[in-house]
Amino acid sequence: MKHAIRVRGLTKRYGEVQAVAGLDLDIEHGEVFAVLGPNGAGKSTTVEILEGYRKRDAGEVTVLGQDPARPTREWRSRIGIVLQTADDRAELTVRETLRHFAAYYADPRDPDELMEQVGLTESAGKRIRQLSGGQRRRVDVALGVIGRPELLFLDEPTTGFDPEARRRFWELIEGLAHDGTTIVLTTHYLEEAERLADRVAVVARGRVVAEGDPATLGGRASAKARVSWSDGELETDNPTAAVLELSRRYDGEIPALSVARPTLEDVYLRLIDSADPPAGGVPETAVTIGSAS
Ligand SMILES: Nc1ncnc2c1ncn2[C@@H]1O[C@H](COP(=O)(O)OP(=O)(O)OP(=O)(O)O)[C@@H](O)[C@H]1O
Repeated sequence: MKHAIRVRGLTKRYGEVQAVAGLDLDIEHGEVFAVLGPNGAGKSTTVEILEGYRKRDAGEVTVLGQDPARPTREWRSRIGIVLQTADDRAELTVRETLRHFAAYYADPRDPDELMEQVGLTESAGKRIRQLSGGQRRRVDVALGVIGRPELLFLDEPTTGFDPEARRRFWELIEGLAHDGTTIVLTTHYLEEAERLADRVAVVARGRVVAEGDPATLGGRASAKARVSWSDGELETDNPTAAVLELSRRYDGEIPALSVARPTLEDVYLRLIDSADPPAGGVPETAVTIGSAS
């Protein structure tokens, strides 16, 4: 079994809306894979199909060697899911909730250690309904990983987190990845994708329009650098030479110097822009950027 997830030609329509329109994906075992894309691009629909919670119209899908349209109990126990919102345990405390869910698994994580890892120790005795939005999210994350899943789906996991909680969460995910967990993450935070993901796919209008290493996506690494200073700016393949030349010209410190290459956000916005339909609709063949195959 080569890939943890393999998708070919996936489609899903809701009435008039073609939510997924021929999507292909390969995700390897042990990889952290981020799915990026604007609102309504079809990310959640795709992930729900992979999780076995939504039926597809067409296409081939294999997740941990099985078709998620026919989920078995054993298959489900190998998968962890962190949904965008889950709130059916409001009267239990955090500790009770984690203990309750740990009991469903053969080899669960220790609930106390897990509370520590996600920063919930202080809230252990609080009822779920008394928690802030960010704290509830941590409970969701803890429940997603309590069964030591081989494959973990995280749908916008850090929405509502403060910066410190987000960093702690990233460390938790890095630890899981280090232990070999395959992780599929959807996020609107490009910084999060860049920090965590080995590979990203940009989804627009129900298809993958680009995929690859976040550091090189869309020709990012080979793009020209923009050198700017107080009196001007230029684009160059060789910023070091440009800075040396400027330094000579100014005889030392170059005023307000900055050297920048396109950020993941720059590349992402360009990809999304190119995938937007022109007024009056888009012909089926219009989306041809990147390596969608
Ligand atoms: N249950 C549903 N019934 C009808 N239309 C739906 C349903 N779920 C999603 N859609 C539509 O399908 C399209 C794709 O939605 P989806 O939720 O998969 O996008 P997304 O990329 O996850 O967006 P977001 O970033 O906002 O979560 C959207 O146009 C959405 O309105």
